Amino acid sequence: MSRPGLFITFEGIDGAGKSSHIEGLAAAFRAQGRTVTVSREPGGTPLAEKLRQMVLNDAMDPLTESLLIFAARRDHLCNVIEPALARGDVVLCDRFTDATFAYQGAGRGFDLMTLSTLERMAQGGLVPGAGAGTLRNPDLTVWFDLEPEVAAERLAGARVPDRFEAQPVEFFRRVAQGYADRAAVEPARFARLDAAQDRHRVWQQLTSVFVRKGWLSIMVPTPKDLA
Ligand SMILES: Nc1ncnc2c1ncn2[C@@H]1O[C@H](COP(=O)(O)OP(=O)(O)OP(=O)(O)O)[C@@H](O)[C@H]1O
Ligand SMILES: Cc1cn([C@H]2C[C@H](O)[C@@H](COP(=O)(O)O)O2)c(=O)[nH]c1=O
Repeated sequence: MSRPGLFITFEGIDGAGKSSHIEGLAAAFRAQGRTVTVSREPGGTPLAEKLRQMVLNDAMDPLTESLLIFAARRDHLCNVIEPALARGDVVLCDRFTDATFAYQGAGRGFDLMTLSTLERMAQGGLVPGAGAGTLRNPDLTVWFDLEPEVAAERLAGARVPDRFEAQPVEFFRRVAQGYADRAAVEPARFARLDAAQDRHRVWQQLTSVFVRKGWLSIMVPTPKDLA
């Protein structure tokens, strides 16, 4: 009997530490016999990665940005996420729709009702056996919560900033609040981590979430590249 797929997303402002932990968690699931698909948004397919480059680098208005992000998401869902879940994979995705509400909604001030309409269009009609009104949403969202000032220090000089990373700290304060708003509406779907802790303690927080859920059977030692 194959196990049902698990759709897990990582969220948080730029520099919160998501990318530092996603492969370690994938290894922990694989060590327990699960097949894992790791992906990211915007991106995850050849088409979505092309759209990612436009979103991250080309000037555009918030509606254009939102439409491209949801177009990328639809392609990613149809060609990567849904097939992986149907196989019973654990899907670990670095960002998903919560980022859209946080960045385009809270950060840019774009209309949340329009984002909800786009969310229904992009994520509807995909869940096997469920009606068109059922949206594909994560089973769990791990929110790496970090003060924007700390994130900015971590990213200072790290790389040439893209359109989002170049935003002022005040933008990321709005984005962080956007995540908090999403978590407040769906507390059962969110697991908040204190991302200001050192890497080892963030890893312990992360794995304990999955052990408490019974999705990982044991606490997992800190990966060597994190220690
Ligand atoms: N707990 C931590 N303490 C201190 N520095 C950290 C911690 N976690 C990650 N970092 C460092 O912060 C920077 C950003 O980390 P990472 O790329 O994992 O963040 P991210 O959330 O994926 O960012 P982005 O969304 O911009 O890709 C990296 O230089 C990383 O080494
Ligand atoms: C999914 C999604 C992402 N973004 C922004 C957030 C980040 O600044 C970039 C992605 O870069 P990362 O280094 O891979 O985190 O895109 C967004 O504004 N809206 C979204 O829906």
